[in-house]
Amino acid sequence: SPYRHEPVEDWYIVGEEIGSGHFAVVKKVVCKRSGTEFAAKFIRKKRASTSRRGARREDIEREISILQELNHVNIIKLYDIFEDKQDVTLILELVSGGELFDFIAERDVLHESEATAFIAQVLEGLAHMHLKNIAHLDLKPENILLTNRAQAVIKLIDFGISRKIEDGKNEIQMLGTPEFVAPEVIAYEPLGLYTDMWAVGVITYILLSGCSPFLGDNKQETFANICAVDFSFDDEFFGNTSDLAKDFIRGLLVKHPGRRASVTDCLSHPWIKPINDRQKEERKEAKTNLE
Ligand SMILES: Nc1cc2c(nn1)-c1ccccc1CC2
Repeated sequence: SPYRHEPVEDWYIVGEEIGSGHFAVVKKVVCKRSGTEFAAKFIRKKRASTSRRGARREDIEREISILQELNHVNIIKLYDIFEDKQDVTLILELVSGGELFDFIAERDVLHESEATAFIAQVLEGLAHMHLKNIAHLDLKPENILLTNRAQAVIKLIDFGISRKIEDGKNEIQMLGTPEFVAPEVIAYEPLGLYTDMWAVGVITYILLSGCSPFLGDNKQETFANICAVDFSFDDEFFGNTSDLAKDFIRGLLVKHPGRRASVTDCLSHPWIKPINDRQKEERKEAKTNLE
């Protein structure tokens, strides 16, 4: 295979674990030659075809080819690939600002102007992917990292179940995290770029309120809430949220994929791109009320 067969340890000093993914563990590493820090994602290979452990070769190669096709400031970069008997190791751009998820947890909720700044960056990264007909399919706060707390550039990570979308071909078995999956995933109907847009609606709802729109006491309840598109903007959490923000979310939490807002629709939505001072004022008001 075209991947480097020398040991990762010949070229990198392997440090602490900073995360994990599908059959993978991610560690901070330092390049011995340049001193530059990276993230090394050690993906365990499936040994026997019957084994349930480890990632299948075609899944590893899909994640790699997708990462190699993407080149955008809001998407994690892939620099190198190593392979040995048990792992394929991706040398990735290191981001050390933690997960957007933790950022919300610490802050409880974000002011709308901060939320739009984050969501706009998620949309820019998605726009780059969707232009190439690539869907992430596992968008959730844990897969949105911050470079650092200061300028807070976001990076989308974990393309482990990401797919090229060819028309009507993409039915994949239930994947992703229940809280964020779209109705078509639960119904085993074709997935598409629109499946990511549902997740953007759920993520925005959580960013603004700290609560999850469809989360039930168990998976079944969550799925029922999703299929019924049963959510509301409870005044207790959304009393200070602008109508523009609610309109943005309502355009995404739409059951029919064809009627759901696209990434282009979102980037030109007034909540993301206010077209006049009135709309800017509307967002600001929401911000001041929250203080
Ligand atoms: N499943 C995961 C999980 C992670 C990452 N990638 N995939 C990652 C990539 C670059 C920098 C930092 C991380 C942290 C966790």
